[in-house]
Amino acid sequence: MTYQELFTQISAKKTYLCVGLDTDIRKIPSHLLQEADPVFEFNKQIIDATADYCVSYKPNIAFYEAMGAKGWESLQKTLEYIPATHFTIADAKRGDIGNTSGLYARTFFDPTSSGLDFDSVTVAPYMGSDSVIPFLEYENKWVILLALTSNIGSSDFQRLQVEDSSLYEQVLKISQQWAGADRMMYVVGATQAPEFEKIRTIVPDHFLLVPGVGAQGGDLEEVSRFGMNSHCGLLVNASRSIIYAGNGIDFSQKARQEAFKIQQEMATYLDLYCK
Ligand SMILES: O=C(O)c1cc(=O)[nH]c(=O)n1[C@@H]1O[C@H](COP(=O)(O)O)[C@@H](O)[C@H]1O
Repeated sequence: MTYQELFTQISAKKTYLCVGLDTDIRKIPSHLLQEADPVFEFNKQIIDATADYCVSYKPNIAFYEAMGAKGWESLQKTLEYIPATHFTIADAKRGDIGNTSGLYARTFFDPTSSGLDFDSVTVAPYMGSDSVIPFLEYENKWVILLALTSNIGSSDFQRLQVEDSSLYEQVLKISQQWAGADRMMYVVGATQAPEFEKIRTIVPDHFLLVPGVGAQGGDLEEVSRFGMNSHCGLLVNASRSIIYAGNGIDFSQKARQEAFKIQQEMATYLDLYCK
């Protein structure tokens, strides 16, 4: 999916919500456990219930890897079920020496090899340019580079001062030599709202993947006010607060209500701040 196609979806549906498919077999409603593939059945019903109100889905790969071969099968079926109109993110936080990154890229971007055909993958910048560039060798695929994450430990390294700015700012500046806003996004946690204005001076055009609203307490209004650009430029992720909004037979209805609530809020912010 291209930058423009993503913005077109956002404008048409008035939402920049990304639903996180962080599906933990130990947390899904018990009536699904009798299904042949409970994780896929759960995801399928969540996707059916929320697709109208979001533009993206982000399965976090840990939740599937934890189940071994069965988990990969559920992941592949889930990815195939997501409508082509929705931007897909493999939240894998990969990155290694170039040769090995090439294999990670093949995993998520080459369906003839792995069966998976994601639009994008999250990548850690710590190992530098040759660990990231192999992901960019796949046409029309995106790298979503970790910049300033939502967790408490983000200040351990990401905020360390390097010359005249913090390490995460250096990541934003240097990585722009590897790809532009048409192929690269950055992760900035919703819990980091005071930093968004500064971040926008460094990367005015890029999309930011913003996790941390809902269960982690980030503020959607603040993120939108300081983070939005003229092409929206935001994909805001919520996982647990949507997919586990209910835990009974009606869990997907509850997820739909939660996604709808966020979409309504987002429609207001698009009118106010997408300028
Ligand atoms: O890359 C991510 O998506 C990510 C980066 C970050 O800084 N913080 C963060 O929470 N995430 C992911 O975003 C999702 C957040 O889930 P919830 O807190 O349940 O909404 C999880 O899959 C996290 O692994």
